[in-house]
Amino acid sequence: MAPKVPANVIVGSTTKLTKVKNVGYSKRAYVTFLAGNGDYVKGAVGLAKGLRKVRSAYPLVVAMLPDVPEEHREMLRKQGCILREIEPIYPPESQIQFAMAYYVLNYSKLRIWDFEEYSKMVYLDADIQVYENIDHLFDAPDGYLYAVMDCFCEKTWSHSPQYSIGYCQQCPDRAHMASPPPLYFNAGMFVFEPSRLTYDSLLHTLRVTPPTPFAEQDFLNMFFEKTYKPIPPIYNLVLAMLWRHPENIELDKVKVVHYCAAGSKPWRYTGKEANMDREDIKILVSKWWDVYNDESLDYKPDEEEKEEEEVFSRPSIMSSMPEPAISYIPAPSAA
Ligand SMILES: O=c1ccn([C@@H]2O[C@H](COP(=O)(O)OP(=O)(O)O[C@H]3O[C@H](CO)[C@H](O)[C@H](O)[C@H]3O)[C@@H](O)[C@H]2O)c(=O)[nH]1
Ligand SMILES: O[C@H]1[C@H](O)[C@@H](O)[C@H](O)[C@@H](O)[C@H]1O
Repeated sequence: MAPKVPANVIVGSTTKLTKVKNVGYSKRAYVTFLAGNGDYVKGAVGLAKGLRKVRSAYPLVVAMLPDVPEEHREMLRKQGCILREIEPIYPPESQIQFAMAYYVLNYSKLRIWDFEEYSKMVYLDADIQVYENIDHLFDAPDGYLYAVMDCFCEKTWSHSPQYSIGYCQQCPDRAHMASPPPLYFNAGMFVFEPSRLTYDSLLHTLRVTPPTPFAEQDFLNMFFEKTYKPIPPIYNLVLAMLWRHPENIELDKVKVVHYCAAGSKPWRYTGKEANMDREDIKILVSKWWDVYNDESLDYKPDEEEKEEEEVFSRPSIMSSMPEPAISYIPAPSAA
């Protein structure tokens, strides 16, 4: 049997008409992370446009390291993003070699817990695109960290005991594991509440925690083990799910795609890497480019302000609308 995602986690929620965007007192926002002068800025720009396309009511904050060049910052400002420079965070220096070098910079992501001007945020990696509105995730009950369960089947997991025996939490019956690891989420997308208290505790705990291969992803899984609530994979399609666990995925219901598989970043895609020559991947890559290249999705401050006024003048109509519900993928049987 495939694992069941509790259906009572975030059902039937209302998106509140909170005044947002450009007015400085939104309590909710999406947040992404950007480091360096490479091409991830394209991902962040694409994400800002994608959120606009699905008419998200909340702005996109970019938590960026000081090494993001001014030219890239300007591109993001032009897309209506709110820029927040953050200082890097490193795990204890003497032990850095235990994390995969490529992932070490992701520890800096922990700074977003310090964004206390927001009451709730949805974190999205820059290599994620949102194809359907997910604003209802902000209405999930407080006190938990919501995220999608990862898959352990790709080579990147070869360091782990579960990989060596072929165990994956996506199909726990496939291989027996005497004491399976706790549920483990992919840290490319999660819903959380910024809090100075949590932030201090994260930083303090990090100082006494030896780094492990998936860097901050492993660390966050350990830290939030008791408060983690899984949400369906439609909120973060880790691409490997398409060839590892197709029975757990209904592609037409997917709202958020995470281009994390090797060779799948749309802006670097060549189709040559393993599994990249698939039709579904090609479609998802071209879908990303459609959003990125769509000039009608570029930020236009005047229009957005007009739209906000309209929204705020219609609360009574909106409040009579039925509440949007999250549709859950019934956990399919692997049999
Ligand atoms: O040069 C870089 C590299 C990474 N990033 C940011 O860091 C994120 C994570 O990097 P990748 O997308 O390359 O990595 P994966 O998707 O393979 O990483 C997965 O594992 C990581 C472990 O550290 C993180 O948890 C990450 O969120 C999770 O999706 C990017 O999306 C982007 O937001 C940059 O800005 N610049
Ligand atoms: O959590 C990991 C991580 O996101 C890797 O970068 C990705 O390649 C794996 O598929 C995933 O399981």
